[in-house]
Amino acid sequence: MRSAYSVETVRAAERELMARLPEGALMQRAAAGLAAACAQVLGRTAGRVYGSRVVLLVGSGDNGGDALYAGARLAKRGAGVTAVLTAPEKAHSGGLAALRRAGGREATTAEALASRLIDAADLVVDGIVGIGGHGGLRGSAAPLAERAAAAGAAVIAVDLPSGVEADTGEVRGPAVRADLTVTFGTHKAALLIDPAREHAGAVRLVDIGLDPWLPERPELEALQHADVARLLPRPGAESDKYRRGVVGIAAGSTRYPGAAVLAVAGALRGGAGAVRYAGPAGDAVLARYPETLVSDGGPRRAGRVQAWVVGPGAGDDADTVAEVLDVAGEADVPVLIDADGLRLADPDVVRSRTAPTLLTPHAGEAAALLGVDRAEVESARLAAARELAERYRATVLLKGATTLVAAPSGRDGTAPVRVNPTGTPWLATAGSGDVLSGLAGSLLASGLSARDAGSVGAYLHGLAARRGAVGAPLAAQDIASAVPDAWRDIASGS
Ligand SMILES: NC(=O)C1=CN([C@@H]2O[C@H](COP(=O)(O)OP(=O)(O)OC[C@H]3O[C@@H](n4cnc5c(N)ncnc54)[C@H](OP(=O)(O)O)[C@@H]3O)[C@@H](O)[C@H]2O)[C@@H](O)CC1
Ligand SMILES: [K+]
Repeated sequence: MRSAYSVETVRAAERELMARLPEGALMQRAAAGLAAACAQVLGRTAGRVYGSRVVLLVGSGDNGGDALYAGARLAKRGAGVTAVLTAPEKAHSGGLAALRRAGGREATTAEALASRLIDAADLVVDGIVGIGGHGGLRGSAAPLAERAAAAGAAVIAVDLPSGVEADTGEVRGPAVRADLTVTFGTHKAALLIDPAREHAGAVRLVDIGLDPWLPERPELEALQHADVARLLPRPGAESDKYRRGVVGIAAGSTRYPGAAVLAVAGALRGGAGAVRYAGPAGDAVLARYPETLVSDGGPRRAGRVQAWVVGPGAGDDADTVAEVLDVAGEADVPVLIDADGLRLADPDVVRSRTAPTLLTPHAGEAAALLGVDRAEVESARLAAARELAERYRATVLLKGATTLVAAPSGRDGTAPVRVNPTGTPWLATAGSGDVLSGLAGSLLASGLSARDAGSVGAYLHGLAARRGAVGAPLAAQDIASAVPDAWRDIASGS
């Protein structure tokens, strides 16, 4: 599991830890980890540390201090290190002294922008601002970041790419774009959630001994293979198809029969023992998947299921959405609502449900439910997912470059929001969401909670797209077909 904590929590843990360590020890741990990462990158870009050219962009806080101490370590190994100070009078004094002792140089922002210093660097280290930053880069920091991006040197961000919002992943103005971010103690939300995540590049976590002081429950978590392997449903020796769970799919319409086929395709690979289909696309479903139990009589007459999926390709069929909510309410079974279903479902009925509900909007659908612009959801995904979960008292899977799964608050607070790490741009293909709804619905039917079904479904779906796409576009059906491969990878730990 990869966890992210809020700035407030990180600062509290740092205070506890610092109180038990000699002055400056924590920053030295951070700087040592940072310098090691820099040396590794220089090994690749310049061949070696000795004789390489390193530029430090140094702000007015401790983030700049980390960069200065790391720069001093590199200078001791023979790198030519120049610190560009955005606010010379406020630069970290101990770090600056260490750099000077090691033979490093200094430049003002104006000097750096007027010369070829940054263009000629092998490595730029972004120590402008870390967890103390708010808003896009201000003053001379913005043109420095731009220059670094244009220079083509490798860029390593210290703790966070400067200019992003640590706790939300928003980017509200100019921000550094890094190839690698070396972060300390724990991940922060900005390193996991777009658009900030995209600015971070690869992320390396340096252990500074913070773990014992961090609370058990993080703000965010990203499942890894081993976590998903533990959650995957596994049939026991006693299982028959009914005990493994039956998922009901109420999807597709005469206009959009394909959505039904794709949702069924996902559901058949999601672990449920059987898939029932209730809707007008039964013939199309049977032609492709004869193993489906097709019913002509609508959701009410489809037979028992352990979870329903409703909405993909529903068009304007509000009656079916209402019927599924009714039937699922009577049987007290989970419901996954996707696509058109999100618009057609009665919010009051959703809110008053007692069994789990999983809503799976993309940014546009989430925006419509919240009554805001799509851009607002895309720029502040965490807030949007949390807000929807509270408004609907439902678990929300917000699809996108970083898919989020947020559960509503419960008696013991709010569970960490899950961030899916397996997403890939190949997932942006027609019908891909229909496959996900079937897949996650199937996981719900096999007994996973809405939060687990959503996050395991998104993980498998992303991995399947990566597996299926190897360098070429893929269709939604290919994603469904690659799910068993993804499942095997996870289960076998490969
Ligand atoms: N604490 C610890 O134990 C450890 C901490 N560590 C390190 O310390 C970092 C936190 O240091 P920090 O608290 O000094 O804040 P930091 O991120 O340097 O920024 C504050 C300065 O930035 C400025 N500024 C703000 N916004 C800005 C903007 N948009 N554009 C431009 N400038 C902006 C702001 O200026 P002001 O608003 O005051 O004018 C203020 O002067 C942390 O990320 C990690 O790297 C590690 O060594 C491990 C041990
Ligand atoms: K930084």
